[in-house]
Amino acid sequence: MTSLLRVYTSFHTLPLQCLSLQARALSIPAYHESASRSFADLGLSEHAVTKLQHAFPAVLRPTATQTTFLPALLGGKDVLLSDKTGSGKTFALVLGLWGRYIAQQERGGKRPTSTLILTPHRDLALQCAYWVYRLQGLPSTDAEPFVHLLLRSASEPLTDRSRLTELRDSKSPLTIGTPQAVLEVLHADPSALPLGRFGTVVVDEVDGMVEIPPPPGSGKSAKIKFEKNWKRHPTPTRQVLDMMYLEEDAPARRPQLVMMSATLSGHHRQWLQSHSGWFPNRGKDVVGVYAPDTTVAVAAPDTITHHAILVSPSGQVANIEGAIATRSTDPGDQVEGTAEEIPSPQTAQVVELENTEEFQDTPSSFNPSTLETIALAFALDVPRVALLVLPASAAVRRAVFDLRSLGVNAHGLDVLQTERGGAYLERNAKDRDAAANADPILLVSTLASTRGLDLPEMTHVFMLGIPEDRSADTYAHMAGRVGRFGRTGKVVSVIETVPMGQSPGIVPRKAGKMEDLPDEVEWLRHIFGQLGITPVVFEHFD
Ligand SMILES: Nc1ncnc2c1ncn2[C@@H]1O[C@H](COP(=O)(O)OP(=O)(O)OP(=O)(O)O)[C@@H](O)[C@H]1O
Repeated sequence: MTSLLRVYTSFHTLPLQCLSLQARALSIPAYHESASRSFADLGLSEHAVTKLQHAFPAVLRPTATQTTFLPALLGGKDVLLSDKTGSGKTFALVLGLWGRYIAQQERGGKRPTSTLILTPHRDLALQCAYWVYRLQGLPSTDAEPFVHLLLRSASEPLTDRSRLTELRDSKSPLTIGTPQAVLEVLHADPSALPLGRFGTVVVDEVDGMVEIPPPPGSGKSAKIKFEKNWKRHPTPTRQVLDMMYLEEDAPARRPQLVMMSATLSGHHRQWLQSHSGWFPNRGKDVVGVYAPDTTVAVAAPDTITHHAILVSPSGQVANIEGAIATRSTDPGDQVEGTAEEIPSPQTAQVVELENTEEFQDTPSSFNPSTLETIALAFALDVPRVALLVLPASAAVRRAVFDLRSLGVNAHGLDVLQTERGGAYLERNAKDRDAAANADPILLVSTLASTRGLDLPEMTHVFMLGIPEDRSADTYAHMAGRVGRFGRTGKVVSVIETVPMGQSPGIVPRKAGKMEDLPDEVEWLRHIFGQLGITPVVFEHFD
C-alpha cells in the first residue's frame, strides 16, 4: 500500500490522481497499511528505534505517511505533507527530528541541526514536547536542553530580559512555539533568536496559519478583500517565513522547510509550493506526500460513531431523524499499550483552578437546556475524558462555570496544567488505575486550540453547533480528536433547533441586505453526506 502515498515532485501529479481514484474504488484505508518497512529502514538508528519501542510500545510499524515522510525529512528535503487526521504526521515529525539529533550525536563532532516548529496553539507545542520527553525517557525538566518552548504566558512575558537571555543562550536543537510568540521575540530583540540558527523550519497545521489568495475563478470582491487584508494584516506565520526566506537579511544558509496539515486543499498546496516564494525554484524540488482523498476518509473510520442530538427551544431532546440504532463499541474498552516506566510530565506552572466566581451574578449567554443536555450525555456516557468544542466566539470560562454548576467536572483545556488536560497527554500504565477511578473530566475549548491535539484517553468529542465555517473539513478535524489509530470514540453534535418557520439567524450580505442562514440541522446533514457518515442513535436520548 505504500504506493498510495507517493513521493513526487511537481512534475508527477498525474499518477497520483490515478492512485487516488484507485484508493477510493477499493475503499482502502491508505494510511494504515504501508507497514512492510520498519523505522530502521526509514533511517532511524538502532538506538533511536530501541528508545521508540520503550517509550511507545504500541508504535510498531510506520504508517504509509511516515514511510514516505521520514526519509524525506531525514534527507533534508523540503516537504509538503497532507494526510488525514490521525495518520501520524506530527508524531513522525517529532520522531524524525529527535532521531536525526540522536544520529548526529552518535556521529559526534558537528553541532546538531536546530529546528524551529511553528504550531497554531501552545497545547500542540506542549504535545510535541511531551512526545520528545517520552522518547528521551526523562522527566521534562531534564529534557529541557533538547526542547525550548517559546510560548506566551501572562505571568512571565516572553520579552522579560531573563527569558530573552535564556533563549539567546539556548543550545536546544528543537525550538517549538506559536508564530505570535516567535514574532514577539523577534520584535523585542532579534539577537535573542537568530534565524540563522535554524537548519529546519516546520509549520504544522499550515492551512490554518497562512492566508492564501482566493482560488482562480473567485469574484473580484473576494480578490480585493484578500489583497487589502494581505497588506494590512499579514499573519504572524507569514511574517516569520518572509523573514526566514524572502527578506534581504534572511539567513544566508536557507533552512529546510516542512509544511503539513490534515486539510490542505489542492489550491493551498499549489500556492504554497509554487507561488509563496518560500521554496526555491518555484517549488520544483519539494517532496509532496499527499494522501489520496483527505476529506472523505478523515472522519469515517469505523471505530468512531457520529451522533447528533437536537435540543428544541422548549428544552426537548431528540436524536436527529434518520439516525440508526447500531450499538457502538464501548469507548472505554480500548487501551493503547505504553511503557510502564515513563515518568509523568512535570508542568512548568503552578496549577491554578479557573477562577469563575465572577460569573455568579451575571446571566449566561448559553442556553441552559443545551448545557444540561451536554452535562447529562457526559455523565451517562463518558468513562474518563471528553472534549467540548465551542464556537470560536463563545466564552469558554463561562461555559466551564455553567457546566460546573450542573455538577460536571469541567475545565478549560490547557495542557500546560495537569488538571486541565496535561495529565491526559500520556496514557501511563501506572496511572491508569487511578485514572479509571477518577471523576471523568470534560475539557472545554474552541476549535482554534484543539487543532492537531491528541489526548489518548479521550473518548468523546461534543460539539456545540456545527462548525462556524460550515465545512466538512472542519467537522472532520474536530471529530478526529478521537478514534485515532484504531481507538474507539464518539462524536456528538448538539444542535439547538429553532421554532418551525423561523429562521435560525440572519447574516449581513451586501449593503443593507440580509440573508437567511440555512438551518443548522440541514447543514449537519449536508456535512454527514459529504463525509459518508450515517448518524447513530445516542442511546440515552432514544
Ligand atoms: N506508526 C504508528 N503506530 C501506532 N501509533 C502511532 C503511529 N504513529 C503515530 N501514532 C499515534 O497516533 C496518534 C496520532 O498521531 P499524530 O497526532 O501524529 O497524527 P496527525 O496525523 O498529526 O493528526 P492531526 O492531523 O489530527 O494532527 C498519536 O497518539 C501517536 O502516538
